[in-house]
Amino acid sequence: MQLQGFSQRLASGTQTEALRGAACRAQSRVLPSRPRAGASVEAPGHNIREDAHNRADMPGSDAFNARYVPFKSLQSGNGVSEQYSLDEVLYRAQDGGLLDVQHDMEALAKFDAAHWKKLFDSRIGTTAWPYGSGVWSKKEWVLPELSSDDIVSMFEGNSNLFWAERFGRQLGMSDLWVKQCGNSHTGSFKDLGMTVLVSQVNRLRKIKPEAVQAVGCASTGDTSAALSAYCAAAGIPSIVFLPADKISLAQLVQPIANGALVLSIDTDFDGCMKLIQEVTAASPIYLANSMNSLRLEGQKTAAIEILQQFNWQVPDWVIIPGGNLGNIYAFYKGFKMCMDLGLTDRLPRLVCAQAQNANPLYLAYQAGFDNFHPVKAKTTFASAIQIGDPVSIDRAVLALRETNGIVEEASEEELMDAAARADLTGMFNCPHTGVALSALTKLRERGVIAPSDRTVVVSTAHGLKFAQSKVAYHSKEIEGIVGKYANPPVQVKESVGDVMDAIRNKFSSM
Ligand SMILES: Cc1ncc(COP(=O)(O)O)c(C=O)c1O
Ligand SMILES: N[C@@H](CCOP(=O)(O)O)C(=O)O
Repeated sequence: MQLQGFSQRLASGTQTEALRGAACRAQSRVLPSRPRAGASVEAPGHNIREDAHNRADMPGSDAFNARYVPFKSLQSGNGVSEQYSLDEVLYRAQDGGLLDVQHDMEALAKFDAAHWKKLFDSRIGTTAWPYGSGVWSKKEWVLPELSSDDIVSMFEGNSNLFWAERFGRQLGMSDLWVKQCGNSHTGSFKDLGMTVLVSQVNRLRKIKPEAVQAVGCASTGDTSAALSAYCAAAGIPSIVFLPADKISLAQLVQPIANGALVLSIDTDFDGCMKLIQEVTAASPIYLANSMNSLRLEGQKTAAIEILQQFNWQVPDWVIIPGGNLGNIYAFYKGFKMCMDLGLTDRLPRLVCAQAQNANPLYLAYQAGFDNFHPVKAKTTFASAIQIGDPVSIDRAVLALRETNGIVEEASEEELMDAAARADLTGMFNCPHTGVALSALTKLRERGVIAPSDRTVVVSTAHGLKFAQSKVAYHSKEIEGIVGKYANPPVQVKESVGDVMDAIRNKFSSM
């Protein structure tokens, strides 16, 4: 079992760790002591939280508010039938449907677009608590009523959006961009949602200590990493349900290191998701998956950030890999909010990219979204999206309908090739980004995306989390995959002649 293999590895590393421990202890004698996690950072004459209060640059938090409403009421446009305070512990509406966080748009609209742009721009690069975070720099649009003192943040967000000039040229494109959401604290976009959810939990534990004693999630590896890190930062117990042997080693070690209770369960992600819903319904364990609409409030800021990075110009296309399908809706929500508040004048077209081995949304799209049928997801290198029964299916369909969106799929060979091909232009893509890059390639080849269309590919995780599959690809060890872009290392003897031969073989002109 993966976990057993892992503990053996941990055991064999013990001696080295002991030596490192001694070195750290020696170092700690000379370094100044650090503040406790969760405590305010106090140096003589400086308190970052007080500082934040003093620098408050908006009307009091009571000027804006948000609440839970049934997601269905947004779809139907018939008005809101139920509403709940965000201080309630609940994840579904009375009829069992999903919830959504609805903001008081009238209150927000009292400030014009120029005001919001200026405010958000003024917070870029600041260390003022909590606005140095890309999520909390949009606090009024995220959780306006939460006290800054309750926020648990590692200044996530503000991720790089770069011009993929060389890869774009290879596809005949002049305006291709990659949003690096995986360049984040725990190596995926999940940090954006988790800072919001864990911050609200931090508040709930103060006002309702009995109701929230721990936080739990089902995960394919990234949600669990983010949950355990943010909980550890706040001193909140976390529990993660992982499908046994279905996540990468790098992902597995994250919640272990952050002190979560890690349950390796003999099922797939969909099985874990069912279990966590039952467990959280019957215990004071708070649900941290994106079924909980608080998560999406953080994730939507990546869309707002893209617009801000383009000086509020709307791209033509945004391509997002999809699994449990919360993120595609979060992006839609961010883009829609900017349009509704007059910061932009249109929505981009969204593309959801799925692995062919876990493609329920693609199949539903092919059938005109008339019927949705869950599938049994098969093994895929894009293991974080190996999901057959996505919780946010209705949210994804709305996002795609409203943006004239498209769903595309990628086979195992296509996704690994697309990631490797783009890596050769300087990226280091995870397989999920490979799915999105493959979708891009296909849409470009079919002429759906035009040469000059401004297109953003959302990279959702750091490639280093998936080193195992990338090594296998470059070693040409994957059955059924040729490895068109493989670049295996060359074994050479310790001899100048052999080294020079290897160089000449590669660069024949030298
Ligand atoms: C790396 C990565 N990419 C994409 C996704 C898909 O996001 P969503 O589940 O919100 O569709 C996930 C998680 O599911 C993920 O971990
Ligand atoms: N890829 C996810 C799957 C769960 O998604 P969530 O956004 O609903 O928590 C993971 O990393 O666990």
